[in-house]
Amino acid sequence: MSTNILEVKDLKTYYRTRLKEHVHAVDGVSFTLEAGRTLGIAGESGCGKSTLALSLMGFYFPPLHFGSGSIIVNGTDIMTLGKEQLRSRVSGREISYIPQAAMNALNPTLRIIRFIEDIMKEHRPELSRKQVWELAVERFETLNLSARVLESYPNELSGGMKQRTVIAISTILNPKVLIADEPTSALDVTSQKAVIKLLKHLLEKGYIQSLVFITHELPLLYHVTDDIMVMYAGEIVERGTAEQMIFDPIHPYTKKLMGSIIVPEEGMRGHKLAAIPGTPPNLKTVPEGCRFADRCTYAQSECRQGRIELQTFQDRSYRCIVPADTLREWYAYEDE
Ligand SMILES: Nc1ncnc2c1ncn2[C@@H]1O[C@H](COP(=O)(O)OP(=O)(O)OP(=O)(O)O)[C@@H](O)[C@H]1O
Repeated sequence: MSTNILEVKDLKTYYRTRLKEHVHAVDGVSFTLEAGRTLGIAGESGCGKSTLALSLMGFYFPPLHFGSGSIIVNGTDIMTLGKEQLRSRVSGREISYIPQAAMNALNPTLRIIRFIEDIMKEHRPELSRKQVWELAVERFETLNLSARVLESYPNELSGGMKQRTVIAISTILNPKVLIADEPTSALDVTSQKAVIKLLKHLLEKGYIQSLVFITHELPLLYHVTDDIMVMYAGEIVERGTAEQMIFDPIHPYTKKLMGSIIVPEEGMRGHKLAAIPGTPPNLKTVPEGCRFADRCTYAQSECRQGRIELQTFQDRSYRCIVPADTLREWYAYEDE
């Protein structure tokens, strides 16, 4: 039987600007993630992916605020916990996060082992220094890092080693969910794939139980994650298996994202390469109706009326008023 390790229900979070305006960065997001699964989240810059990650971690520090909804991690709604409980019981243990550019954020004055010791002092105080060292050596070796790295300072490590070090530190407590937010430069597809491979290795070893990988390159997720969710203007606009999303996108935005690949992947050459004209809407005042309508080649007047709900068709979910089969016909005609 499948178990949901993460369940997010109608989550709304926003930034409050100095002018007291609200930026609705995560606006009614719902999804589940089962143990053992990997989920990719894709979308252009500014669609709310990083804010979703921060929100799932319970990192509500101004200007980011929780609005409503629930985030259930391994059976516990983290929004019912106090700050202290969240820090001691959830952060790092249940759910862990590798932010963008994490490798540049390592304190340069500390040897790597100190980062591990600090985490263990807080979460596993029963372990002796020797036990912490042994555990760290074992974990680092799993990630092809020698024990020598533990004695090094961050600036003594190469980019790739720093990357693996950050992964090792973020997963040292065997979190149930690991969220990795574009840990390498988007243009460097090869190293992004290498990172995902390492993360999947940790999943196979049982050090983490599920993985959420955030990227703005949808096609990068080909053969990489089990499922893919596409975000646009604070909302999920489509979800399906990686195979479905890449080879049979339904939502016009997903379709366009597939056509906007920067570096063609093996097996996907021949796709048209083009940026999507226009920009995502300003999330201070979200447009009525479909948020993608202004950039959608197929938009009709009904698209701009009322909220467009996420609908489920067979095993797919997508947020568009046009039936999936009609969209597929249009795409087939266009691709000819
Ligand atoms: N500190 C902030 N204050 C106000 N608005 C913010 C803040 N941080 C992000 N935003 C806004 O929230 C929205 C979502 O941004 P977010 O960074 O989550 O998107 P993203 O999809 O992760 O983009 P990227 O891939 O560039 O990180 C955007 O409109 C952005 O301008």
